Amino acid sequence: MRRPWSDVAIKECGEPLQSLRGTFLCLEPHPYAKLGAPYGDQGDPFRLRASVIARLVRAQNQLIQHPDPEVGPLQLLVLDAWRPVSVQAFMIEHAIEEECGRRGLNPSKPQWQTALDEVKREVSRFWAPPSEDRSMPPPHSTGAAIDLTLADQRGAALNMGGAFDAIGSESLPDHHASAAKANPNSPEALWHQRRCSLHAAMKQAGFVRHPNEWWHFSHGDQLWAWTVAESIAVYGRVDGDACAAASSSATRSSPSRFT
Ligand SMILES: C[C@@H](N)C(=O)N[C@H](C)C(=O)O
Ligand SMILES: [Zn+2]
Repeated sequence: MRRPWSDVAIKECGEPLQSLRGTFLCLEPHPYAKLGAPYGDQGDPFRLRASVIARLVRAQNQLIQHPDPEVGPLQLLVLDAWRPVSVQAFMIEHAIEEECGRRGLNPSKPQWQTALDEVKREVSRFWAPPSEDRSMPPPHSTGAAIDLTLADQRGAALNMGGAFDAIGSESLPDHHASAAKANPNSPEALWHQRRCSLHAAMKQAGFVRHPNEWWHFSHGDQLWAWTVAESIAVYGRVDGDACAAASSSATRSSPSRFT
């Protein structure tokens, strides 16, 4: 499905990818690498464009000033960042399989075709097409998009009222808004407040949120340009650097799954 932002022009600024490790808490093991997603020798997913990282630092600093009512001081927990197109394609197939399993469908049976089409449509609301066309790259392949959540000071992920990557209405950012309004002391109110805190911290740092996902933010890509009415995006698809990945692995003391 073509997105309204796919027509935004891209003028690549050439900024390099840099590591998030050491500055931000990153989910380990990486959720897609754990599934066997094909990163090959393209390098670590926990990387973003340099200026996008600088903005993320601003978001983290803002969060520190707004403790959670239940768990106190907060930090960002990065779930995924740069993602090659090969992994985008793999994860869409995985999401379709999982969703078929959840609905009790056997996708290989012809009588399930309509139900399978419905699953594919639903998955495509949450996963961008794995397009090889450089004029409409999947957002994470630009190094300008990030999936993240809130964690407490010990690094434990907070309950946000919906699992990361869930295919369903609980992923919509305002899913709990009406329940929160009806009962300000409910769990839904806390989950809604947490989603709002994450959004507020990211927004003041210059990020926009995906319309269907409470955890997905970006700066400088096509979705960002379309949302803030900029005429061009500054980040296009960037491929992992096999040479950089190989040379950095030579200086690491322990082996990495991404090299
Ligand atoms: C589903 C999620 N992890 C994600 O990254 N979605 C966005 C929209 C994408 O596929 O780029
Ligand atoms: Zn995302």
